[in-house]
This record gives sequence, C-alpha cells and structure tokens, in this order.
Amino acid sequence: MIGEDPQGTPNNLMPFLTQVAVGRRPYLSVFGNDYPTTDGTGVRDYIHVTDLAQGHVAALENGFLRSDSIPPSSDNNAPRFFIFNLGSGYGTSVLQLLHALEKACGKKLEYKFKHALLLLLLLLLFWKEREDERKLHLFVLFTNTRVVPRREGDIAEMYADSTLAEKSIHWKAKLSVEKACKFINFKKKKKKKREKKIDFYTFFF
Ligand SMILES: O=c1ccn([C@@H]2O[C@H](COP(=O)(O)OP(=O)(O)O[C@H]3O[C@H](CO)[C@@H](O)[C@H](O)[C@H]3O)[C@@H](O)[C@H]2O)c(=O)[nH]1
Repeated sequence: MIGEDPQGTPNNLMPFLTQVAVGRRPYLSVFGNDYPTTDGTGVRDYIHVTDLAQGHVAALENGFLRSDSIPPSSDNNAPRFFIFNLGSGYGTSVLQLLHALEKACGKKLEYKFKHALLLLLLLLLFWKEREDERKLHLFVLFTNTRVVPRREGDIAEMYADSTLAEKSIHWKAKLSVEKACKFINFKKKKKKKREKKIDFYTFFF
C-alpha cells in the first residue's frame, strides 16, 4: 500500500523503497528476477492509502455495512458481509515501482539482486554439475548481474479485479502508481533510537 510507514524494518516493498528514497536504507534487495513477468520481478497491485480509505467510505455510504443491506440467505451460517476487492486493477512490477519512485523523488534508487557470496556458492555448485553453463555463470559474475533468490511463498503476479466495487459502491482508485508516488514526503525522518543499532536485515538480506 502506498503511504505506509511502519516502525522497524519493513517486510513489504513500498515502505522499504520509501526508506531507501529518504536515505534510511542503502538499497533494496529484489527478491527474484526470474518470474514469468514483464521484467522478471514480482508483480502486485498498489493503491494509495487515501483511495483505500475512500473505498471504505464508499461502502459505508452505500449501506454495505448494514446487515439489512445483505440479501437474506437460506443458510443461517452464511457470512453477513460483502467482499469487495479494492485495487488499481493493474499490476506493477518491483522495478516499475522503483522507477516510479525514482521519478517522484528525483534520484536514482539502488537495488541489488542479493549477495555476491550467494552467487559464488551457486557458481561453485554448478561448476562441476554443468560444464556447458560455466561460461554463462562466469559472465554473470563479471558483469555484476547478481543471482536472485525468490522470497519463499511469493507468487509471480497478483492484482485485483475491482469491477464489483465499481458497480456496487461506485468506487474506483483515482491515483495511478506514478501519481500516488508524488504524494510521498521524501524528507528524511530522524531515525528512532533502536534503529540506530546496526541493522542486520539491511546488511544480510
Ligand atoms: O524488500 C523487498 C520486499 C518485497 N519485494 C518484492 O516486492 C513484491 C511485493 O512484496 P510485498 O510488498 O511484501 O507484498 P506481497 O508479496 O503482496 O505480500 C503481502 O501481501 C500478502 C497477501 O496479500 C501477505 O500474505 C503478505 O504477508 C504481505 O507481505 C514481491 O514480489 C516481493 O518479492 C522485494 O523484492 N524486496
């Protein structure tokens, strides 16, 4: 979600990238560039926090949070709520998001495809196994294009179909990813005391 600023080390892409943009972290580690997506990186649906809030307001205004607005069901155990997907309706890859943020903050954001050490280990592993791939791996090493481990449990691509929200509560996300990024406050925030300690996540992951 565009607009979040959690405490500690963020697990999610947007807050992590924002912290790189304000100089709180040196670079982003990209978890995988071998997905079947436009540039090999994971694709997700990002919306601005204000769009998300307006989606909730739209549901309230259209009476969708009142139990009498829900059609009766013969099944007494049927859930008494509606589910609406609130999303932009299109996917954005990790690198596309990074570039949108670069545009918004006006500087280059560093990113890495994980460690050289890992690359070296993989190289040694493949060395004996696959004779014909040696050259390729050496090329990878020397051109500094890093091997990219995926994050466990991640899927390649996911984005919302918000058609039902559009029809039922007349809600549609207003801000594109590019526009939403422009609302970010890129002024460097003071680090909280406990974040001043060496950040092992940043250095090792
Ligand atoms: O430092 C990072 C963080 C994320 N990513 C990638 O960025 C994309 C988005 O990741 P993230 O922001 O974590 O969102 P999701 O992968 O959609 O995961 C979130 O959404 C899931 C379901 O909606 C929940 O299950 C997870 O807990 C929650 O983190 C993915 O391709 C990640 O691999 C990176 O490359 N580097």
